[in-house]
Amino acid sequence: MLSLRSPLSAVARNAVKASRPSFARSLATVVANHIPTPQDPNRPATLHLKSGESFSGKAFGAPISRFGEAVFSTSITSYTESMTDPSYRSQFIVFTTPLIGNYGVPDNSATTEPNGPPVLLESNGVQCAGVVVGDLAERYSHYQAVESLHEWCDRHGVPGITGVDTRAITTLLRNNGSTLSKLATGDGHEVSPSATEYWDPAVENLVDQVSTKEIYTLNPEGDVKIALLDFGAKANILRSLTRRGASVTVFPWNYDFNKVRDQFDGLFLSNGPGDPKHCMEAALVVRKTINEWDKPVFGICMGHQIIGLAAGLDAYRMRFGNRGHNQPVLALANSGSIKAGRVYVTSQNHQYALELVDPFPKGWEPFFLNANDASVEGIKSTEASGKRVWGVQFHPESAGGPLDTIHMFTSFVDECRFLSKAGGAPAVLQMNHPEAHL
Ligand SMILES: NC(=O)CC[C@H](N)C(=O)O
Repeated sequence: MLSLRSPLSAVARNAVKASRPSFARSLATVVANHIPTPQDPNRPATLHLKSGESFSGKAFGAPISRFGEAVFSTSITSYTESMTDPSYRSQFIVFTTPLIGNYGVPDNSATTEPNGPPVLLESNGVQCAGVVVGDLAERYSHYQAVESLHEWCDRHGVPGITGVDTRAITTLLRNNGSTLSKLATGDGHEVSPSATEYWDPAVENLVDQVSTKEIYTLNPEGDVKIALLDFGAKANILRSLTRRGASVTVFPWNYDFNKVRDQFDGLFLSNGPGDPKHCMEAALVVRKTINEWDKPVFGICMGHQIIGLAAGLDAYRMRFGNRGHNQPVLALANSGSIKAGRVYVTSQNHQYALELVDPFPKGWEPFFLNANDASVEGIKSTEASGKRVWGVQFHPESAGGPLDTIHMFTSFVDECRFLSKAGGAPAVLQMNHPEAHL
């Protein structure tokens, strides 16, 4: 640990003497950020899997025990965004990247977007049940960091375990599938729970826990009015709409949108946690909307699954799902900026997928397939249907991850805008605004 007598602090003191306060301030920040996180290195923890294996390591974050579902993510970066994504609710994220925490955690209220959601990350809290990392970085460094991963987890009541073999855990999760687990700290942490003690989050309607209870509008002056059904929306979905000039009114997941649809130019269905079949009520609302309304509808992840259920497709639980920022998807149809035959690299976080059936329901076609496992990555309404509905299983808005498909937001907002002004079908889809690439 750096002490006040360390050479770096001596430099900082000299800088103050030399009347260079701003230099001294930034140097002091660098010094502060390199002080190891105060944490008891001997606090043990154990991750128990319902399949029978236990992994012991060191605890960090909140000194509590929790049940949840262990899932693995291959993302190399953006642990802060993943952990605040409401779709990770009730899950233990096992990061396959060994070193996690090295750039700390920023101040979540330090957003610079006046018209966007009031958070820098993906929601206002840590949503996952806990984190499992190979090697927790006790020192961190980033110009926006204000605390360590350990401190952040502790503050939000989220336990973590480090010093475990995340390769071995991931191999088990790949072979056996996402597995019910207990992350245990404190007395008796090493005692495996009995099979009946494990809590299964799949039985709960997690969407109801994370969806907004109040209706609110972001960027009310926006020239195009988009309604969003909130299944647990990531903030970057809201940002990606408001940055393109849209006003976004956010409704609870089970709101009867058909009562108010005439006030809007488009409908967006967000991501969200858990089994989409808990949200059949929303699928029925969306089915009515699609049957009776010709304005654009766009859904991401859970939103895409809801569109699929509304279209008459079934959804199933995958073995280990897809979570990471390196998932390749093959486009099967042209639409807006998307070209059939191209592979796009995408950000994903899902456990469920729509069934691939042949033929697809009338009026619908597959839009994307996963190039690794051939699961359905997108569906769309056919040209002949006269509808404008798109659903994608991946996250075009990323945060984190690649921005290969971010233009889908531009296409959607432009389509809503075009229809709102012209009052009819567009001759050519408006897309590729050069300024709208983020
Ligand atoms: N990110 C999401 O919206 C995930 C959707 C759904 N909860 C799933 O796991 O498949």
